Amino acid sequence: MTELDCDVAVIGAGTAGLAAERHARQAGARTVIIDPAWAGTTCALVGCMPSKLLIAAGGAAHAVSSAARFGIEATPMIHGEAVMQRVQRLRDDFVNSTRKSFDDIPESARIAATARFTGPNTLSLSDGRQVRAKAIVIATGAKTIIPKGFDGLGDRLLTNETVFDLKDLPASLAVIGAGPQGMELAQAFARLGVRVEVFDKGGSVAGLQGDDADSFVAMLEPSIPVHLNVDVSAEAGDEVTIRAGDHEARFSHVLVSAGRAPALGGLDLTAAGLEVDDHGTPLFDKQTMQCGRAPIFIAGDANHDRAVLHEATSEGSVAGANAAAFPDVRRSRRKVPLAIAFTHPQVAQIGTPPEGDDSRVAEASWSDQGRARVDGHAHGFARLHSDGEGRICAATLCMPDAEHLAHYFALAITAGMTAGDLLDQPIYHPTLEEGVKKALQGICAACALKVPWDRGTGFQPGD
Ligand SMILES: Cc1cc2nc3c(=O)[nH]c(=O)nc-3n(C[C@H](O)[C@H](O)[C@H](O)COP(=O)(O)OP(=O)(O)OC[C@H]3O[C@@H](n4cnc5c(N)ncnc54)[C@H](O)[C@@H]3O)c2cc1C
Ligand SMILES: NC(=O)c1ccc[n+]([C@@H]2O[C@H](COP(=O)([O-])OP(=O)(O)OC[C@H]3O[C@@H](n4cnc5c(N)ncnc54)[C@H](O)[C@@H]3O)[C@@H](O)[C@H]2O)c1
Repeated sequence: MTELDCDVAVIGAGTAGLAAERHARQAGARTVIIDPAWAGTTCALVGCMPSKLLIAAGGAAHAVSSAARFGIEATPMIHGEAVMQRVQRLRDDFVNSTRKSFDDIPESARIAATARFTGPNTLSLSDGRQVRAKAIVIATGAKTIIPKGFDGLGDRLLTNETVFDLKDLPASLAVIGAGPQGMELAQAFARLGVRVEVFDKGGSVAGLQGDDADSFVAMLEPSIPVHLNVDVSAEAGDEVTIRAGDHEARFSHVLVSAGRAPALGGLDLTAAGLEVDDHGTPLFDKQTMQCGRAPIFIAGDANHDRAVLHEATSEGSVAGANAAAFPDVRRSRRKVPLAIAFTHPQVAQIGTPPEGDDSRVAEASWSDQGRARVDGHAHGFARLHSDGEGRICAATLCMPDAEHLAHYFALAITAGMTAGDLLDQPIYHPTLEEGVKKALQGICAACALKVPWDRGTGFQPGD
């Protein structure tokens, strides 16, 4: 039985695992990184990038079909096969770039196998070898959840792992799950002329709840019916019949976007001696990525904390550096939480609202905002949360191009800026950013915080 001896073993060569291995190696550790597929990261292959490519195609079609409001009559001719070919061609380019990063890893450190714990410092590989490591990083990502009743739909069932490989657009699509994935893809396909309906057993849409969710749905094209709080069932036939309460409709395909669960099955966490939560995910320290006091670290979607790409990279870096330094682990300062759904309007959530009486809230709307009207998408809202001194703590944005303001607020929160500090910064005219001034002034008023004396307090026409 061959035994490999190393300082740090990383399980999973996705975004988090590659960052962990790189950071451990740069810290001088002898590393191995284990993955059965070496196919490319989830982001490039079946996640962020192909979904954004499809959204870009949907956006192009929508720009044509909605041009009449500018006095331009046009009907898009959508060639489904060409749309999917572009998605696949650029997706493959992105995958090839991630695969090039594999070449930076010494060949002897790259292992094609699955790994299973046999102890806190030992792994058994599917190729029969054993690994002994001073520390181990779990970076196995997450797996798409297929709810009961949807697993027997054969090739009519689509997930993020299959939908981007379609040769042509589906004739019609039921989307199960109204989270960011479901809403991004539902809108992209609808804009490309596919008949789409969305079904969710809960009431949240693209991460928004209650009235915010209702407002968001009202801003979507009426061609995307969203059925919330419904029990959904599917029956396969020539097509798939979807039943949700009294509603029944038939679709050529069903896209399941019902969440992703950490891919921890088969790792034998019991053998590693790890304490786990009710879902079987190891308990870990969010600043060190260490699981309890074990020589084991967990990063990326595998820990089910912040399942977005930039966090997989950061967590992987911390886990790798700390694994190399174990037992001298260092605490990292977590970034401000930031999540963006690339729907139209975009939805962004930044920071954490303060709890208790200290919290102040103010809102702004883009329904009558100058630049939003110019561009023909006058809708959207922002809600800002501050502490009692007007320091911005959190923001919810549901507006055109929210991704830009989302980064502005992430920076403001990190820097501890108040609404007054932000009003002291230049905001160009006419931009969508001007729309947020109302909420900043609202926070100033709610905190008795003075707007700087030498800055305007009114609004220009079109602000
Ligand atoms: C459709 C979709 C769209 C998304 N869009 C965005 C977006 O726009 N922006 C954003 O920030 N995030 C987005 N995300 C989330 C983002 O893709 C993930 O957060 C990120 O890719 C997670 O990286 P990871 O390294 O944790 O996992 P992965 O990249 O999945 O890597 C895990 C690796 O572990 C390997 N592995 C699993 N089990 C074992 C085992 N037992 N032994 C060895 N290896 C194993 C797998 O083969 C895989 O290579 C999206 C996700 C999806 C699904
Ligand atoms: N822009 C982005 O950053 C982006 C985009 C897509 C996906 N992602 C990531 O990918 C992962 C998966 O996204 P997601 O939207 O699938 O996950 P999610 O967990 O956010 O949403 C899943 C939705 O499916 C619903 N659901 C679950 N079971 C159901 C059932 N049986 N019937 C009907 N509805 C059901 C849930 O109520 C929930 O609203 C997440 O981690 C997310 O962060 C991120």
